Amino acid sequence: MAEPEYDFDLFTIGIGSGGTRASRVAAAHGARVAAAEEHRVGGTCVIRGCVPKKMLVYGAQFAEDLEDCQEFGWTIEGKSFDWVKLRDHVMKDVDRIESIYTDTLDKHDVTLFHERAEITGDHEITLASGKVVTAKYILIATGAWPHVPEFEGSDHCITSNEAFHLDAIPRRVLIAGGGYIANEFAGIFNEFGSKVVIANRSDVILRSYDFSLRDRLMQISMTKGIEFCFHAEFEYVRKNDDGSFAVKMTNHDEREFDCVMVATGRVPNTKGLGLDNVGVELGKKGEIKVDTFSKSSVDYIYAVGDVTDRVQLTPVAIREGQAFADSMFGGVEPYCVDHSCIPSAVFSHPPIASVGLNEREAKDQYGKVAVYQSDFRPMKNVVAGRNERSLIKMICDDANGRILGIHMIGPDSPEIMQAAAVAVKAGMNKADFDATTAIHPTVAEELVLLR
Ligand SMILES: Cc1cc2nc3c(=O)[nH]c(=O)nc-3n(C[C@H](O)[C@H](O)[C@H](O)COP(=O)(O)OP(=O)(O)OC[C@H]3O[C@@H](n4cnc5c(N)ncnc54)[C@H](O)[C@@H]3O)c2cc1C
Ligand SMILES: NC(=O)c1ccc[n+]([C@@H]2O[C@H](COP(=O)([O-])OP(=O)(O)OC[C@H]3O[C@@H](n4cnc5c(N)ncnc54)[C@H](O)[C@@H]3O)[C@@H](O)[C@H]2O)c1
Repeated sequence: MAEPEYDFDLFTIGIGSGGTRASRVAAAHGARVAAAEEHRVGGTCVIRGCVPKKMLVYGAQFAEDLEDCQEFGWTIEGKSFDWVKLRDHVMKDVDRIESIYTDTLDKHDVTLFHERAEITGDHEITLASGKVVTAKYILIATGAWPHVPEFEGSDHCITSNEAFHLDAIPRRVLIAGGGYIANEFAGIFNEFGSKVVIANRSDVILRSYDFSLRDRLMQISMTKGIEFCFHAEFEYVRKNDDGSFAVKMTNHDEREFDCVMVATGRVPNTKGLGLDNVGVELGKKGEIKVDTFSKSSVDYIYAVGDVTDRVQLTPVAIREGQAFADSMFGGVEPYCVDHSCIPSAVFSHPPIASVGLNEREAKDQYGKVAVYQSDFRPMKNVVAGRNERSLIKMICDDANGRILGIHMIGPDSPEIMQAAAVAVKAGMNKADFDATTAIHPTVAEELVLLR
């Protein structure tokens, strides 16, 4: 029987990190590719995530640097901070990156529909304009969306989506959640002069990170003036006549804030996609269930990135998109992404970075482990009179010295960890680090001097 004719070989829904990579690579392999994006090309990472967030983190760091520089002999007179200038500058750069993404897709002859798409039948996609197209394969790369718990006045709250567009830096901010976004934005607002309160429903922040790093971040954050409220869940947020908000959380007295931000996780974006029209199976959080090759329960429908709720990080979405495109259209033996030992960072002030197992996980899995630690004040902090200590922790299998995890908090830790992650992923031992000569004087040299 002749194969049915489709308009495209691949239709990608969602042009964020995963969708862009998959579409571009599939087209480069010779596939006829179309894609739909309902908002802006680049998705969360480029438009309202990693990229603008990191730019704000850089902007915020100047608050400390301008203070510290005085101990290095500098006098800065009349310093002031202009939020609107930074915000608009960041957004201009976001526009620039969006246009680079669009050009790349264009150059690869990906047909891009700037509108919402929905699956309306077997191999059939209907666009918001009513146009219907067919495709041999469909890739869902629709990402995730902020989860806002239900409570009185939840509509008064912002999420990270809106945080990039504020008219002014709020004087008092409450951030609900104790994860990546809460801690990163707490640092940003605090450096810009806001009074920041983090409210979390448990008493643990950044649950997946090593406890020593979590404790250190909390201690440093509190020294900087960030307040933590634990066992706190929203009862209500009420708007006052002067535009501020009265916020009541469980176990805490009512307090006033000028901005309430919710950062309580992100849920997979699967609503209204028409997945039930074709029988795509979803998990408990609404995520698309996929096998190791990112194939859904429907043979011709695949999914990559946050929508599958495996690991919500940009480089992971990109790798999944690449593996999908190579495997389906690249004429290679199909391969899947290795989700083990993924390095990660929290761009707090100071940042945290980590690869491999934390001490708890290592003990649970390996029983006896050796822990090497360096707790030190970086030279720059000493000269600046900044009483802020860094921490590096290496966890090894006691039986053979293989490194199971490295964890670090302190200036530049994400930059340092990227290189260290290669060694951990490659299964190296502490002895390999010890055999490497230090680069002195650096913070990173602590990694090869651990005792
Ligand atoms: C504030 C913030 C900071 C972050 N910082 C980092 C970081 O520092 N490092 C890191 O690795 N990760 C970070 N992340 C996570 C990272 O952004 C995501 O993991 C990544 O963007 C996921 O990519 P994706 O392709 O799965 O989805 P997305 O990039 O979210 O793309 C999905 C796209 O699909 C579109 N879409 C959805 N439904 C439809 C539809 N029906 N039709 C058409 N289009 C549709 C959306 O508009 C969106 O553009 C951050 C996230 C946030 C929110
Ligand atoms: N640097 C980075 O790589 C980076 C930065 C930002 C976001 N991200 C990705 O985006 C994802 C989403 O970030 P996030 O910070 O929203 O989620 P998260 O999963 O990191 O943290 C969510 C936090 O909210 C708390 N929480 C959940 N429900 C709650 C409720 N009803 N009331 C109060 N607290 C509640 C949880 O206990 C947890 O501490 C992250 O998991 C991460 O994968 C990565």
